[in-house]
Amino acid sequence: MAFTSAPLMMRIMASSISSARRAGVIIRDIMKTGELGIVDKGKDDPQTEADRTAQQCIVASLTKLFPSVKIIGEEGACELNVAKELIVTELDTEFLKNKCPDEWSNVPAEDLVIWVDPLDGTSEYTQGFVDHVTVLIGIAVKNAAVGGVIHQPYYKNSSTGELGRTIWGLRGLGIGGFTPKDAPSDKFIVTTTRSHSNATVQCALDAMQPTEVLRVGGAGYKVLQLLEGKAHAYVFASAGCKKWDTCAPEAVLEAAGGTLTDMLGQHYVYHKDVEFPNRLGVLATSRTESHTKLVERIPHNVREAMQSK
Ligand SMILES: Nc1ncnc2c1ncn2[C@@H]1O[C@H](COP(=O)(O)O)[C@@H](O)[C@H]1OP(=O)(O)O
Ligand SMILES: [Mg+2]
Ligand SMILES: [Mg+2]
Ligand SMILES: [Mg+2]
Repeated sequence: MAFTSAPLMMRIMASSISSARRAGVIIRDIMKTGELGIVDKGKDDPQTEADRTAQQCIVASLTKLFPSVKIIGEEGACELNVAKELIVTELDTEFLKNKCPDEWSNVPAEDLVIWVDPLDGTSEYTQGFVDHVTVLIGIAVKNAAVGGVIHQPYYKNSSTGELGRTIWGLRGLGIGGFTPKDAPSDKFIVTTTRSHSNATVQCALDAMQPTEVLRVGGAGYKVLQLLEGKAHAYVFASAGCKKWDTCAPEAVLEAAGGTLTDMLGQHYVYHKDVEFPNRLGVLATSRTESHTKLVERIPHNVREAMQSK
C-alpha cells in the first residue's frame, strides 16, 4: 500500500476516519431495521444494537491494524473475532496526503490511547433526533487529547444529497472535512444538554447570561455547533460525560483554536489509567471567546456542588 510508511499517529488518524465512516453506515442501517435492541445501562443511559455493533467495528478494526495501542471504548470489552464485513482495513488516503507535524512523527505505541464513543447521543438516537448523533474517536498522547475524528452519520450534503460527514482535527495540523465559522458577535449563544439537566446545570447556564440557549444531545454535536458558528460556548455543569465523550471533541475543537476543559478551566487528562467520568463537567468555547472570562463567571455554589461529588 502506498502510504504504509506514514507515522503511526497519521495511520491511526486515517484508520479512525475510515472506521468512523463505516460505523456511521452501521448506525443508519440498524435504525432502518427499526429493531434498536435498547438496554438500560443506568439512569438516562441507554445502549442500542447500533452502539454495540459500531463499537465492534471500530475497536476490531483499530486493533487489527494497531495491536499494541491501548483502545478504550464506551461499551466495554468487545469481541474482536468479528465478521469480516465489520473490519475496516483501508486508511483514508486523502488524510494521508497531509504532512505529520514534527511533534507526532515518532510517538511510540505505548504513549497512545484511543478513546472510542461508537455512538454519542444515544438518547437522541432512540428518540429520532438523529442529527444529534456522532461517532467519536479520540487519540491521546500521554495525558493530552491530540487527535480526533467526529463523524456525523445523518448530516445531509445539500448539493449531492449524500449522507454523512467526517471532521478531523490534529494538534499542529489543524482541522479537515469542514470550514469553521464564527458565531454572530452581537449574541452570546450557549449550547447544553437536552436529556441530562438538573438544578446545578441550570444555575451554571444562568450565570453565563446567554442571549439564547440551545438544548441538544451529545458532546460531539455540541462541539460541532461551536465549530459551525451556531453557539459560542458549551456549558454542562454535571458529571455525566466520560473521557470517550470529550477526547475527540476536545482535540478537534482545540485544533480549530477553541478550548475544552472542565468547569474550573482545567484540561482533562486521557492516559490509559485515568478514571472514566468527567466529574467536573464540560466547558467549551469557540475560538472567538475568552475561555478564562467564562470560567470566572461560574458561581461558587456550582464549583462547590461539582467538587463535592
Ligand atoms: N448521566 C449520564 N449517563 C450516561 N451518559 C451520559 C450522561 N450524561 C451525559 N452522558 C454522555 O454524554 C453525552 C453528552 O451529554 P448530553 O447530551 O446530556 O449533553 C451523552 O450523549 C452521553 O453519551 P452517549 O450518548 O455516548 O452515552
Ligand atoms: Mg452511552
Ligand atoms: Mg457519548
Ligand atoms: Mg456513546
